[in-house]
Order: sequence, then C-alpha cells, then structure tokens
Amino acid sequence: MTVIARAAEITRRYGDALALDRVTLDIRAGEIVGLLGPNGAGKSTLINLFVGLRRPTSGTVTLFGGSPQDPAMRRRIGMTPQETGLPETLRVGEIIDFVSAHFPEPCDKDELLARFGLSDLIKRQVGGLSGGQKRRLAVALAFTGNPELVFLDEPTTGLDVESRRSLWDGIASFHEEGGTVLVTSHYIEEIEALARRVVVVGHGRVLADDTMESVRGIVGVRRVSFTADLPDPEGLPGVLGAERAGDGRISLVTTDPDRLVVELVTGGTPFTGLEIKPTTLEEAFLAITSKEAAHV
Ligand SMILES: Nc1ncnc2c1ncn2[C@@H]1O[C@H](COP(=O)(O)OP(=O)(O)OP(=O)(O)O)[C@@H](O)[C@H]1O
Repeated sequence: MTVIARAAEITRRYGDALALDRVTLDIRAGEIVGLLGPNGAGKSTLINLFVGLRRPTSGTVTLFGGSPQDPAMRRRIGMTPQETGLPETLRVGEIIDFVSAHFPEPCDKDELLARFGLSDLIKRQVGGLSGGQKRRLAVALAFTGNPELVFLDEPTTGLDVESRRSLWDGIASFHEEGGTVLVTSHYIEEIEALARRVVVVGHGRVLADDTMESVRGIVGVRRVSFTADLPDPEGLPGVLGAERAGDGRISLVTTDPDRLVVELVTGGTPFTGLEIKPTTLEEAFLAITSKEAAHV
C-alpha cells in the first residue's frame, strides 16, 4: 500500500520537555490507524506535526510526498483537534458552508449531515447544540473538504454511547469508501471498533505498532486468578498488577503465566479454582507502558 504520510525519526521538544523521541511512523492509503497512549504520551504532538501546525525539532515529516507546510498538501487532509471552539451564533448549515468554501471539491452537504446524524440540526445555532451534537459537528467538519486522510484527536471523548456509535459509523463509512484515518483515543474499545492497526505510544516513543491481536501477543499478558491464603502474590513471576477480593480470591495480571503457576505449585501454598484468561487490550496496554516505564 502506498505511504501517504510519513514521520521519520521525529524528535520534538518543548523547551526541556521531550514530547517525541525518534518516532518513525508510516500511514498507508486506505488504513485506519489507532493511536493509543496515556496522557502526555505525545499523540497530539504527532498529529500536529503531520498536519503542519508544528515542526519537528529534528527528523522529517512528509504528507503526500510533500511538506505538511504546503497548503496544496494540507487541502487533502481533514482534522478534528481535541478541543474545538465554533462560533455560537452560526447555524450548523452555515458553518459547513463556510468550511466547504475553503476547498476546491467539498463533499455533498446533505450526505455529510446524514453521515454524522446532523440532518435534523441544519438550521440550529451552534450555541443551542448539546455537547455531543457539537462534537459530531466538529468531527464532520474534518470531512467537509473531501479529504484523503483524516486526523481525529480523541473524537468521542465525553460523548454518550449512542453519540459515539453514530460517530464511529460516520468514520467507518468514510473508510469503506477508501479514506485513510489516524485516530487517537483513550477508549480501548474505540480503537478496537475502528482500527485493525494499533500504534501504542508512551513517553514519546512508539512502543508497539501492529495488529490488535499482535499487540496483545507482544506482551503475552494473562490474568491468573485463584483462591489462596497467600501474603505476597505481587512477588510471583511477571506480576504487573494484583487484586484481592474479600472472599480471598486473588487476581493477577502477569507476563509469565506458566512460570507463575509452576512457582505457585512448588511454593506449596494450597489454592483452588485456578483460572487463566486472556486480558483486555487495556490491560495489555498498561503492561506495555509500565514495562517501558521500568526501563527509563
Ligand atoms: N505547547 C507545549 N508546551 C510545552 N509542553 C508541551 C506543549 N504541548 C505538549 N507538551 C508536552 O509534551 C508532551 C506530549 O504532549 P501531547 O499533548 O502530545 O500528549 P498526548 O499524548 O496528546 O496527551 P493527551 O492524551 O493528554 O492529550 C507532554 O509532556 C506535554 O506536557
């Protein structure tokens, strides 16, 4: 697949703070890339570099083979930043007309409104919209110019389940028609719903760049639970997190379930009800970031 955006060995500093540390990332035509990482990992900085709002301290960013600073390249992208302020007195339809006017071939207004569940709101003033409706409008604006590539920075933060699903549908239908998307989120299920490729960032570095299944596999994290009278379960092999229920049941997230069970048996502590289960992506993700933190 053709690479349409590339960050090559990007470092970005804000004064003494290192926001991105030698990050390399290719975005290929037609994919949805999910960018996952804790607060301050560098996700917004990476987006701002791709869309030309900031420049790297070192390294290069290319957009459609050119520079993100070139308006001709930027006209081919769309973006929804984390926070948007829209003029309160304008109507939904007027805002879409205004943004459309900046692009040579804007998309069909009615189609755009329908795609993001805004058709009934066309005459409403922005100031009178709910938080979820405003957010849907802000995301819809990223698609107004018929972009090839869209950057969405936490598109559904703060939305209820129904609004989130409606936004996901809009994003998915853009992708089905061949569009490319980079989406950041704190919601694991959002990345799972939208993207097959997941890039995990932490401390300004790419920690994993793979399919959802492989990201889980990379860390090989499992949840091991059993009932026992064990004073120090945290000391068992590979344990990243431990929870103890009132009934004596212990639940451990571990990178090495096999060795943990061997040690449990050889340690001679009686236990019952042993269960080993795959973890959620969130647990896997926390494991990667905490392992990385242990290295710095
Ligand atoms: N304008 C700025 N001036 C100084 N430091 C900044 C600036 N913008 C970002 N940073 C720092 O760079 C690092 C990365 O921030 P960034 O906003 O890219 O992270 P993020 O992954 O998008 O976080 P969040 O999920 O909270 O939005 C953080 O340590 C942040 O404090």
